[in-house]
Amino acid sequence: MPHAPIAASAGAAPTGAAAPARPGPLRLQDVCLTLAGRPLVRLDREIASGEVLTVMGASGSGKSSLLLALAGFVRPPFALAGRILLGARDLTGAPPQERRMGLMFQAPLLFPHMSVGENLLFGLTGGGSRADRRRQVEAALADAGLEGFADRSPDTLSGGQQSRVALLRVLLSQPQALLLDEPFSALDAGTRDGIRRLVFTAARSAGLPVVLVTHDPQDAAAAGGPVITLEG
Ligand SMILES: Nc1ncnc2c1ncn2[C@@H]1O[C@H](COP(=O)(O)OP(=O)(O)OP(=O)(O)O)[C@@H](O)[C@H]1O
Repeated sequence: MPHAPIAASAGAAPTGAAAPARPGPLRLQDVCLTLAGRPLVRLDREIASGEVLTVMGASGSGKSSLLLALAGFVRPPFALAGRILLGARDLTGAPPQERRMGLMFQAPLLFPHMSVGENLLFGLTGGGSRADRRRQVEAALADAGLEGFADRSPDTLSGGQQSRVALLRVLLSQPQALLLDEPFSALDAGTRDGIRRLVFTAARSAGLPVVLVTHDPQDAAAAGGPVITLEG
């Protein structure tokens, strides 16, 4: 099987599967997230394919709640009004599993009882034989500088290595958009630069619209896209 570089993994089809359509823009039309009936976040904008919208703002201003709402997790006392469109699909009211949005958090959240390879196989969508899927996982690991890590337990990896595995798992699930909640903040400065590059290059290459929540102005600068600040 051809080697699918990490930067293209999100758009790469697994062996035997039809190539997925490239994602369209993420359009947030008159979105209003309320908390106990009071407006918390208002947003009306379009995030183009490959563009990163950086969301900043004080603690408690609603950044994480906004991401969760976009991913389809809205529970009382929160409510969401407005429309969410991703490419040609209207996701308003769709359950999380139908949205095809890849989520990354500060903690990599790998399954501790599975090997690195099994974590990635879990994320891998599409068909193919077990051997093909295994080869795809190994190719993705090699692209991320983690050749030979498939049989390792996640708790034997450094924080940066775990983040790279978490990113691979998200990309192998062929998301149509990325929602990133402070994904770099637990990393040391050197590792952070590398993972940032990996994430933004992968998103650009696959044409994914990205919403990035961060407190770090350097993340916003590296993302290179528009920045909004929530008032809370
Ligand atoms: N389950 C909940 N029930 C009630 N209020 C909540 C709940 N979860 C969060 N909140 C409140 O919603 C508001 C927004 O919280 P959120 O976590 O989205 O802020 P944030 O901007 O991401 O903060 P931080 O930068 O500290 O992570 C806060 O006032 C918080 O206390």
